[in-house]
Amino acid sequence: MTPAEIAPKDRLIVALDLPSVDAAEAMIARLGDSVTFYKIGYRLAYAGGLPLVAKLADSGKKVFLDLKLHDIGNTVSQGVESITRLGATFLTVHAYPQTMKGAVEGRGSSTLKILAVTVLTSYNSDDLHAAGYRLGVSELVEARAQQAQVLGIDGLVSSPEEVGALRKIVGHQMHLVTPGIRPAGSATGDQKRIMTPGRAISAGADYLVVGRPVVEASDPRAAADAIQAEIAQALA
Ligand SMILES: O=c1ccn([C@@H]2O[C@H](COP(=O)(O)O)[C@@H](O)[C@H]2O)c(=O)[nH]1
Repeated sequence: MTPAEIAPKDRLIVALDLPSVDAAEAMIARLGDSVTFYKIGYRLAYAGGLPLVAKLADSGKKVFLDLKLHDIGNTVSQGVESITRLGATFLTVHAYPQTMKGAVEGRGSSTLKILAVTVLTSYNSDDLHAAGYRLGVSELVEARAQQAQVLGIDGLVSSPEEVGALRKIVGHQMHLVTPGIRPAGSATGDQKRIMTPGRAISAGADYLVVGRPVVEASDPRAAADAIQAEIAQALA
């Protein structure tokens, strides 16, 4: 699917960062037809949430499994091969060459799309240097995007700040998926590279990942509807 073919409503991915399957199912019910795409990450996956992947897929929703795998290539490959049977649309791995190569091997010809996490959106260049990296955020994101493209990765996770530069590198062949989304006035939390939904779409992001601004809102459905409206306006 090219970016132009993605339905506006499918561009919002709500992160189900909730403590239990019951809490996640209650949130899904509250959000109803406002949300078509959900992300399952550490919190829910380690609280018994993996069976929810098939359940959501069977109900017509899409699932982004955000497990951010990183291990020796053989282990990543075998893990991804198991994950191909769960019914997810997207799976994340960290953008290290051996990891990405293993993930592409494990994905094989299945419909699962592998997204490489370039640099976490809670990091700035000082954080990278403190972790021992020589490159700053934009240089590392771009270097990893080039490696991901060569290795056959399907998409990239970055902040919306890097999307313009990434498009020039990967064109429209890869999905650009952006967390670090904050509607105007919402709390930043631990995110450091952020943008509003409308600005992220205008910058060229294909998908926006939003967690706390929706699931911790007093009215999650109203929060999701407001983001959907901002996305639609930016695309109009
Ligand atoms: O670079 C990354 C990669 C993944 N995430 C995940 O996205 C959501 C964002 O949640 P918010 O509450 O909207 O901050 C969360 O599940 C992260 O694990 C990311 O933020 N940055």
